[in-house]
Amino acid sequence: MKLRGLYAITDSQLLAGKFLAYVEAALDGGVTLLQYRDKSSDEARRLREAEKLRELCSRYKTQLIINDDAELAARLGVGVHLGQTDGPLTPARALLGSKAIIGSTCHSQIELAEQAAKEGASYVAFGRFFNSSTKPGAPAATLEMLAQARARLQLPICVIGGITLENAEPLVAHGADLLAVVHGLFGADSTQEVTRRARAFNDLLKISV
Ligand SMILES: Cc1ncc(COP(=O)(O)OP(=O)(O)O)c(N)n1
Ligand SMILES: Cc1nc(C(=O)O)sc1CCOP(=O)(O)O
Ligand SMILES: [Mg+2]
Repeated sequence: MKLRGLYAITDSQLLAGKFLAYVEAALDGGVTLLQYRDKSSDEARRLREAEKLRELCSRYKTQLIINDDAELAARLGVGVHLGQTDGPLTPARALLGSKAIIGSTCHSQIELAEQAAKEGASYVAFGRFFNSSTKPGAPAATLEMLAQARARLQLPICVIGGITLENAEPLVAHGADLLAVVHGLFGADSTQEVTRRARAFNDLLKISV
């Protein structure tokens, strides 16, 4: 399966009190990958929430990805996203198996992406492309770099950082396959608006759900 579409990422603060309702609303609008991103060290809560997401994702035929934690991903039998300081890809691939989806943060460096491809990544992520209130300190990436990456890489390319319905189109035009979004999807006033945004992101990628 070619990885292409909306990549919804959860945020524990933004989704406090409406976590499952908003995630389900996004899944209803169409989500290719859902990342569980929780930077806390509350392992029991992380396991509980990730299990609930796995159940929801299985109902909507969406792939669940765990941020940072290959051990938790292995325990649940789902994919993982690893940043440059989250541990090496090769042992994660050995742990999760050949079919698991494994993503790698490459900031704005195509060389990191080529290395990740050699080590078995399923997709590479570049960003941040716009100002992000979720991760303000992330290093910046450009459309020029994205176009070069598209020309050099065979792997699906994910883009992240401050993406909204208003600014996403040039990213798709420059070769992005996966639009990874927190605030531009979940920073909505209602579940109906989350679903509408998810559908609109899919429309940008010309994906019918
Ligand atoms: C799809 C996607 N791309 C990039 C990141 C960032 O990963 P990382 O640099 O490890 O930062 P944290 O998210 O762990 O704070 C991501 N999570 N997902
Ligand atoms: C988790 C993350 N990683 C980034 C990177 O550039 O590596 S930007 C980011 C935050 C994405 O959230 P939002 O869509 O709200 O900006
Ligand atoms: Mg990380």
